[in-house]
Amino acid sequence: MKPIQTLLEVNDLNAFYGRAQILFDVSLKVGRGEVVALMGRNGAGKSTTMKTIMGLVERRTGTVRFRKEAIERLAPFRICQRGLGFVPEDRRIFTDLSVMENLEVGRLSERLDAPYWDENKLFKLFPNLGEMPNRPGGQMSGGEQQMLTISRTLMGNPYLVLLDEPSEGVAPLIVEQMAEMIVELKKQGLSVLLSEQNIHFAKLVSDRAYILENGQVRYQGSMRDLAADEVTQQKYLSV
Ligand SMILES: Nc1ncnc2c1ncn2[C@@H]1O[C@H](COP(=O)(O)OP(=O)(O)OP(=O)(O)O)[C@@H](O)[C@H]1O
Repeated sequence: MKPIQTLLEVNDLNAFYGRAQILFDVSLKVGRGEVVALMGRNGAGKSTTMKTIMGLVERRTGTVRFRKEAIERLAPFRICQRGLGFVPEDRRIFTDLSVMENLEVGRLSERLDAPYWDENKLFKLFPNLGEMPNRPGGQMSGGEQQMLTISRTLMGNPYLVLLDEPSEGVAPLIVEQMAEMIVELKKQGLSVLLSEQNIHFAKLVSDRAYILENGQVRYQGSMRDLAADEVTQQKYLSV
């Protein structure tokens, strides 16, 4: 078997909000074509880890390498340009712009070895969006807005996407669609780091998992092992 090529490598990340240290020596890796779950209860530090990788948290130490390049000193928009996409928890779509216009905002040029996305391909992935290309973002349901945020990020043709709790606060039917969508993204060759508290969702889509507690990595292993390990789940996750 060919070894998996490392796409994202985070080493000893420490991050602070003001004087409060939130992350403590967080290290993780995502390989090409992998879906990796970043798990942990509310407040464990999942979103902070993603924001720190994206350069959105000001005070930080540690290293972040993406496609072998050190990116920890780059501005967030430069990190996006390198092909690292971020879908934040709070779904920042443009509410006055239509679905198509929102997608247009995210469009970047094609990359040689990353999956290519355009509106037609995205509407196959999210048929609901294809039915409402002219609808203003503000008039969509939470689940539809979530799909639009993900689609807009994919328009940048990333190698890897950081997905912050895609299943949170959306209807059960949409959660199922989200899982199918992630499996499809993986099939297309995209790599994903998924923040998730819910083991039932994470185990449907992920190859490996890290668990955070109080800003520290407490567990890492294959998703198959974690799914069978009820003691660890009880200890660190809300099950
Ligand atoms: N802007 C901020 N200023 C100060 N503290 C913050 C800020 N954002 C988050 N925190 C704190 O950092 C810690 C980690 O929060 P974070 O949002 O990363 O957790 P999480 O695992 O993503 O959980 P959630 O599912 O609630 O988003 C929490 O204690 C939280 O209160």
